[in-house]
Amino acid sequence: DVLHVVIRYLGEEEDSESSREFRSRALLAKLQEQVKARERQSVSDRADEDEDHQGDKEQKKRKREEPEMEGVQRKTEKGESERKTDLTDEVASLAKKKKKQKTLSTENESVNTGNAALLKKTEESVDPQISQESKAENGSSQTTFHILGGFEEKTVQKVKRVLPQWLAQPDVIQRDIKNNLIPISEVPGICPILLKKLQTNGIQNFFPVQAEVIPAILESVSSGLLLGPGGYRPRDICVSAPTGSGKTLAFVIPVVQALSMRVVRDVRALAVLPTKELAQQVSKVFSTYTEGTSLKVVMITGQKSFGAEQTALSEIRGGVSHSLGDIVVATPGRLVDHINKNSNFSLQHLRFLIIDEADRMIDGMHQSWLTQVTKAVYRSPADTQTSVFRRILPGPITVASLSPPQIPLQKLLFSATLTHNPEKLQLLDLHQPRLFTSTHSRTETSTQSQDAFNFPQGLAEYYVPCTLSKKPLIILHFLLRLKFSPALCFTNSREAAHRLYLLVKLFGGVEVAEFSSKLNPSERQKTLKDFEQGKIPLLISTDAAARGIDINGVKCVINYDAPQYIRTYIHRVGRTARAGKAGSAFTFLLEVQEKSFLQMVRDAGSPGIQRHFVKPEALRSMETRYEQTLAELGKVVKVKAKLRKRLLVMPFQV
Ligand SMILES: Nc1ncnc2c1ncn2[C@@H]1O[C@H](COP(=O)(O)OP(=O)(O)OP(=O)(O)O)[C@@H](O)[C@H]1O
Repeated sequence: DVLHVVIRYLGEEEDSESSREFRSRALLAKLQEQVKARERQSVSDRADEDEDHQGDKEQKKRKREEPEMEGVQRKTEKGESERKTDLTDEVASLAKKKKKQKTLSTENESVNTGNAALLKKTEESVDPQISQESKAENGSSQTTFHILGGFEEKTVQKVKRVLPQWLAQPDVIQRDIKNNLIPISEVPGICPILLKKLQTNGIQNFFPVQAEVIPAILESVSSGLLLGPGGYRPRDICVSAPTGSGKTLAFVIPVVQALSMRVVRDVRALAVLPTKELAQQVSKVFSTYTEGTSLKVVMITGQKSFGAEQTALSEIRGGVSHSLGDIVVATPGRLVDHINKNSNFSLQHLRFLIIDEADRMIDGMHQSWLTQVTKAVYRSPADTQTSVFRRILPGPITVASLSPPQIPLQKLLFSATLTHNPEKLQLLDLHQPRLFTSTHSRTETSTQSQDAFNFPQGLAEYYVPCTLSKKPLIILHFLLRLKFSPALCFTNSREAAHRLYLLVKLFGGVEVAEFSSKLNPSERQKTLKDFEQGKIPLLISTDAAARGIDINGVKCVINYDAPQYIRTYIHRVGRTARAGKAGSAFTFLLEVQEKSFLQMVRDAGSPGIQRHFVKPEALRSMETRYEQTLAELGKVVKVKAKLRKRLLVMPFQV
């Protein structure tokens, strides 16, 4: 194929062959003449440059010869700008050349003409500001400079936020679950064993997020685990879908399906979650769908001792360490411990890195867990020589970089509140990411910097105007009179949760439990189980239960303390109205909080938050009992404080 086409100019007329040849020769001769002339000129220029260094005397002389340059020269001496200096020098040297050329032979006429034209052009392109100043300094209106326009004031357009294409044009997921169910058999690529398991677990249809994301992940393993589509590294996948929309199955099903092809057991999937409870929840779903296969799931969250986790992760056979897990579900802290302290824990064969609650995991990036994982993934094995597959940190795609077979690492990110902030996402070092979202692309044109999210379709949001002293009474009114249960009530601190728990318990009439980091993991697990089974109608919790926790049948979420951040609000209220069901969320607001809170919720894309006013009369009948309870609570708190003080003092007395 032709790489270059050379078009030669042969003159105006092209008549005969001989005349064409004659003209070519003449042209060649002319060009040779011009080359010689240029050589002569450059020699004389160099000589002239040497002369230039001889002193001020010559410079003054030149200044006299070129009066029009004076203003320009002086301006540059003041150090105006580099551009001006360059142009001034260029003009000066051209003017000098012009002078020299007069002495050259007439053969160089064409060259001279060219340079003169260039000089004129350069003079014209000199900053008109300079020309005006030089005019002022000369005190004359006569000038050879041509003043160009283009300095009029223009209205400056406001710079709009421009998102990268993958963020601006995502694959859209339907928000309405109920009307967009897809029968599981209609989603291609899922093996019959998994289909059967889904049915056994009561899943006949996929939710929209699952119907979109499962085929996309399966497509990336269509050429096997060792190669991405077409031999390239597969694209990373980001999913932003409402709370309770079924994101867990959207990664569990394709990962289990993809790994079922593996021959040797190694850690090929790693799911990282922010809390023990969430890790446990995800680990349970993985275990359900790997049951009956040779795939093994191992959880490393610190719930067991480090040694016990080590034993669960690998064993030594024939002097060689063998992995006992295909899928590892971890919290970042324990994961980093194993990477650094457990020499038998290897991530060199990792194919999927699942980051659930991804926005929270980005915020927690200061732990540098991702950097540690990346290092462990691309750590060169001890037997580099014998290993068929080498793994090097991916860089630009070149023939050399593609020649050795590479196990690709694919990142799968999930969250209900995935940030659209490219700077934050940059921290994850994503490869040609593909975004699935049900969020409208309002952020593309919006002037506000806050991200907008989608809320579950079946969620009804309310705010309850109240005073500080009436808050506990309203909770009791909701539970005892309005029968809003099971209800999950959030406070902003452990202390507030504990105080409210004691108050409701002392008041009586409603079973209540608290959930916070004060409880140990097994107590927390039992509390959640009791709440889910309906044994406890009211659970008072800190934000420990705000994210990801899937408790079946929560009818109502109560924000006893209004959340400070929109993400916290979305995750808290998302504990109800899950899996396409209906639910309500009530937020107690003091008068001073109303304006800013409602604005924050509206800006986040809430379809509407309504006012739910509790009339003072409705609370009146409970007030006497409430006063007594408060007095009792005061005594209990005092006794507790004394006990705590004594416990603190005791060690020193001993
Ligand atoms: N296809 C389905 N059919 C019926 N139920 C489903 C289906 N997919 C998921 N579920 C159920 O929906 C509930 C919510 O799913 P899941 O916990 O995966 O939501 P999520 O999107 O991860 O929510 P969050 O953002 O709060 O973590 C779970 O109880 C799950 O069992």
